[in-house]
Amino acid sequence: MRDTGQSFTGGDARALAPRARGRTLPLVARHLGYSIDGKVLLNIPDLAIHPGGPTVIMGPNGAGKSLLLRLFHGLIQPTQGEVRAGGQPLGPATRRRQAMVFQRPVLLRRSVAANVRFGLRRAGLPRAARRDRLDALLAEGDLSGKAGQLATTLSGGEQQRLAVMRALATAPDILFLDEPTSSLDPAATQAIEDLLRRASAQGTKIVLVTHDPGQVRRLAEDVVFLHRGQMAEQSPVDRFLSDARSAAARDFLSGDLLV
Ligand SMILES: Nc1ncnc2c1ncn2[C@@H]1O[C@H](COP(=O)(O)OP(=O)(O)OP(=O)(O)O)[C@@H](O)[C@H]1O
Repeated sequence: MRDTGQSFTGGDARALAPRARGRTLPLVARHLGYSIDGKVLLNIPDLAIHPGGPTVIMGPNGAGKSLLLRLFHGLIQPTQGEVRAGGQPLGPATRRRQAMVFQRPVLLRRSVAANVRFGLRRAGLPRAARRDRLDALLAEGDLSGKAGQLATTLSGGEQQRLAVMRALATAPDILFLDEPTSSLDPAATQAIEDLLRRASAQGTKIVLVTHDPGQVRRLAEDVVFLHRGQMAEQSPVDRFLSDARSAAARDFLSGDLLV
């Protein structure tokens, strides 16, 4: 599935208080299924995403990675089972604590600063605090010098940095990213990975879809491997890379064509 939008849901100012962070974890899928016209596209009996370092979701094309992210973020509803966030059913309150960045960012046709300001407003930050936070986010995204530039005239790498900063403006518990660097060069990829590492260190749970084993090595704490709509395994990254349990993951990592 190819996505072109960006979703990010803000909370109120109280929801940004540090003690409130992380309440929507773990994210748990129980008997989670998604079917269309009787065809089962995703079937995940049991999966938990815990607080901690980045979780990477891998698997061949069509494995169900985007569907899983969309179900986790409540963009589509399961046809079977449920997602629970911090023990609660996924709903408006828990979704407000999540943000999502897609492969190709769609930004407001307004300035770079206006895009981040939009995120800050959605987060419910008081006006006085917004200015400082805006400056900090622009600096962190290395976009201070482009604050007044029309966002849609940024390079692809700059647009994706802006999309990430706009999502992080809401201080989400969880940031989902669906192949955020697949059309970026190594330098732009590194810039995004640096932002994600920092966000992770500051307490945002990163859940990222990638096809790139190098990105798994650089970023992941644990890996969920999907194949044909099923979860083949969930493993700590070291074990996944050196001794994957599933034949599907081993074939994928060894470069064999998985069909
Ligand atoms: N709305 C839909 N109608 C019919 N089939 C769908 C729909 N959405 C997804 N699918 C199918 O579900 C399967 C999983 O799709 P999904 O986009 O989650 O795969 P993916 O693992 O993200 O793949 P890729 O790496 O190519 O992006 C695919 O076979 C896709 O064609």
